[in-house]
Amino acid sequence: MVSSCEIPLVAPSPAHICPFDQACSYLEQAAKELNLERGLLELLRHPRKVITVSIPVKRDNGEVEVLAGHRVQHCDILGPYKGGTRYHPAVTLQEVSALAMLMTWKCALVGLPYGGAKGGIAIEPKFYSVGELERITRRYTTELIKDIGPSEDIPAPDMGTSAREMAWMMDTYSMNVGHAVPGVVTGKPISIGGSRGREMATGRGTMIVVREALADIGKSLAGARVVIQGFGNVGAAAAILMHQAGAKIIAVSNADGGLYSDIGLDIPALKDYAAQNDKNIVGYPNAIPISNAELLTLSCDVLVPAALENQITEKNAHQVDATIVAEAANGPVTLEANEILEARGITVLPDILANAGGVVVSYLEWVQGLSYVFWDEDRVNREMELLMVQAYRQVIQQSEQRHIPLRLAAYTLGVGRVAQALHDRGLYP
Ligand SMILES: NC(=O)c1ccc[n+]([C@@H]2O[C@H](COP(=O)([O-])OP(=O)(O)OC[C@H]3O[C@@H](n4cnc5c(N)ncnc54)[C@H](O)[C@@H]3O)[C@@H](O)[C@H]2O)c1
Repeated sequence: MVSSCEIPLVAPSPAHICPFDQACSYLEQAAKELNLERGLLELLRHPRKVITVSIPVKRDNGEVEVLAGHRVQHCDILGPYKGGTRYHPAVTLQEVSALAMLMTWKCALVGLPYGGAKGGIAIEPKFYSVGELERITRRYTTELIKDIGPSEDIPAPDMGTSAREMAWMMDTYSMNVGHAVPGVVTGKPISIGGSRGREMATGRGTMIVVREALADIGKSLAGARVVIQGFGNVGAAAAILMHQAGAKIIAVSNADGGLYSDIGLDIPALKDYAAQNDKNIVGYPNAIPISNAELLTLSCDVLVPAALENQITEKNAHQVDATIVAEAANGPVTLEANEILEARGITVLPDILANAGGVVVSYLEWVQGLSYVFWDEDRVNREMELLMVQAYRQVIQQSEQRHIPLRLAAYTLGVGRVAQALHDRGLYP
């Protein structure tokens, strides 16, 4: 079979692990388990639309730089496309395509009426001024104007973006169509129709599934030793919520390095430190510095990779010393590493479940916006909790009924629902 990395739709990645191939492998495993016919599998492998745009930006020094921006729309069988917008130097079309596919299965798994999409620009945001980032975001949005919209494709924040970028996207879209369209993005500020609870949502979802998984083995978050890689939108929220639930967060890290404390880090103090130091945690006084590599092999109950993909590979999977690995990031465990962890009896809570809290609250934000009724944070958290616990239980049940690991169980549920919808809608024309 031709490697999906060779298909012309998706340009080659410099990384040795092809993220799109990896996403296709999981899809193929699920298709095999579900006995899907070959034609249907081919359909599900290919994104419906791949968009690459040039983004010329005038830098503050007057020079013009041209960036490449992508948006991949994988499948809209269940509803409008939905997916984040990533600003990170490692963004490639392959990576965006893989993440768009993951979004399709994730939305279907948690029962949302959405299809999967993803967008990204290969930049290191910290090397750009706020004004430059605003011009980049506005130009990127303008280039996508015909492809996004509240019924078409609804972007959200991801690595390197936040409510600020979503506000610029919403404003740019609205100015182009001539009236305010809050529903074009989610994860926007509350002042323009954002939902309460969205900022912490992905980390909250991770906390909920970890809590459930610990309960299933007779343990609790209270007193659990937790290690978190990444202290951004997702990692910091997961750290705060698990800390509040009584867990000992013994190590956290960001791109510059990590911190360890055997008695548990004071997460609120660390969060304040990061806020005062331009998101940096290195240099925080009450902890021992460690590297990211060391962090991933610390002995703990729960390891939460919440930064980048491909962090646990066949090289370090044998050294992982956790009972549960909760994939708060997308694709932090490679295919080979996943097999090693499963063979070692380590429970891997797969990304399409463990980080689905973000898209669940994005959906709740969209629903509130469409109905012009806005809920308090308790209501948002309650609705999200119901959907997350239900998805977790369904994955466990599927795993037990079919005697398959949790990742394959989650994929069979997500892929199976999309396949059923495709079957019911029929193939156009
Ligand atoms: N933001 C969301 O709502 C959301 C939803 C679902 C999934 N995710 C996934 O979660 C992950 C993190 O996203 P985020 O929104 O928190 O991003 P972010 O940019 O807010 O934070 C990323 C964190 O990872 C750290 N990091 C970057 N490179 C690293 C490296 N090489 N080693 C260790 N740490 C490193 C950064 O310093 C930062 O602390 C991504 O995989 C993203 O796709 C995010």
